[in-house]
Amino acid sequence: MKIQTHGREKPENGICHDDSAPLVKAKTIDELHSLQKKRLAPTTPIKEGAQQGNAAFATISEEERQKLQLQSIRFLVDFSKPKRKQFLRTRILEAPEPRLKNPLDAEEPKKNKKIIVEDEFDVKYKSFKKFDTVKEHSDHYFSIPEHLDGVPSCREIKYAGEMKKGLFGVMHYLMPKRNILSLHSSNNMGKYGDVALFFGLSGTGKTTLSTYHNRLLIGDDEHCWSENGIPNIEGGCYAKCINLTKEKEPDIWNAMKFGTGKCPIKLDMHFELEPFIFFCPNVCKFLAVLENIVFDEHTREVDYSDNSITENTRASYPIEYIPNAKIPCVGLHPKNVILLACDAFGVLPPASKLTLPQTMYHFISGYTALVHSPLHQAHRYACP
Ligand SMILES: Nc1ncnc2c1ncn2[C@@H]1O[C@H](COP(=O)(O)OP(=O)(O)O)[C@@H](O)[C@H]1O
Ligand SMILES: C=C(OP(=O)(O)O)C(=O)O
Repeated sequence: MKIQTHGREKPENGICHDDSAPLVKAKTIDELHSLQKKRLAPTTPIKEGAQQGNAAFATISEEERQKLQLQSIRFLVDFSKPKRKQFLRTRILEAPEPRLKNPLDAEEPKKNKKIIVEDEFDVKYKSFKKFDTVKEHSDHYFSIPEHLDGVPSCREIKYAGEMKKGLFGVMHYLMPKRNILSLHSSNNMGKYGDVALFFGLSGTGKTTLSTYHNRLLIGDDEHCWSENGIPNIEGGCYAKCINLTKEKEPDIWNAMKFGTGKCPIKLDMHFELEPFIFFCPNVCKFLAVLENIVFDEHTREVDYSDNSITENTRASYPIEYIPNAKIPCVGLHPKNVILLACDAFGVLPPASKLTLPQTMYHFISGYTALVHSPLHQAHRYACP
């Protein structure tokens, strides 16, 4: 269904407004939430003790809510306390032991076991002795249960993004407790210090638009918004590189090139060629990393147009490789907040200036026609 826009006067600034929908009468996030609770209230009665989405949130205590929140964050905890694992617990999770009880199960976790809350559907106890790194944990556990995704589980396609998104999930748990908002957004800054914040789900253009050469890049994906402004929490970028060209996205292209070309070790195969997955073993310098790209094994030339492994090919590089990066990656409160959406159905106008309630509505909706994470995409594209 298309929104009828004809008959309306074109605004002077050329921006198309669609005011046909009734205004959402909410001025604060709390008011918006309470409206949503009303709208989303189930028509069937909730069984006593059942915890079903928003309706349950409306009535439960803070303690219960926190338990539910724990269920939606996949996390791991070590009870055996060797030093390295202790580090994982205190530095990454900061979860005190009483919270570590399985919220769905009265049984206490056994010693020498870690608890993983996989998601709201599935809780498991596992021994982790065979895994050594956070990356391995995340590879193993941050997977979509087969019955949820509807496709067979495929592990051929790996993404560093699985780890970064996993830890971002942990930030979504930790930061709100400190009155800090963690945001899936990109940010950049104009020459007068004006910060623009771009919200948007995967593929809507956060990385591309924030890496605009006339503005300073604060970060392309994960930020926190505190009382003091907006710090990036990554220090690097994770750009899509399907169909990447030097002409279309020169800064991203050069960042990858810079990463490989700068390596002080003589790497005949890499110099002056396309960027290639590489971690320099001698200087431990982190170079640009390409994931799931197709390249010629002899020349090592990358074919960015090849989507035979996945449409979601990726490049990670340190943010310093973008010449206009703002170091340290911190900005003041944003002057403009832009919600990006990829609308394949022609429902949304190309650009709209939103009122505050509309902004809140679209923030919560997070509409996009795209699938929303490398993990989801890995599964979809790897298993057609
Ligand atoms: N006008 C445009 N704005 C933003 N992205 C565009 C545009 N045209 C094409 N693209 C492509 O769409 C994709 C946007 O991806 P990206 O910026 O990585 O999104 P995100 O960071 O939100 O996941 C890139 O592959 C980019 O080349
Ligand atoms: C890695 C991700 O970030 P983005 O695709 O927005 O770059 C993601 O959302 O899964």
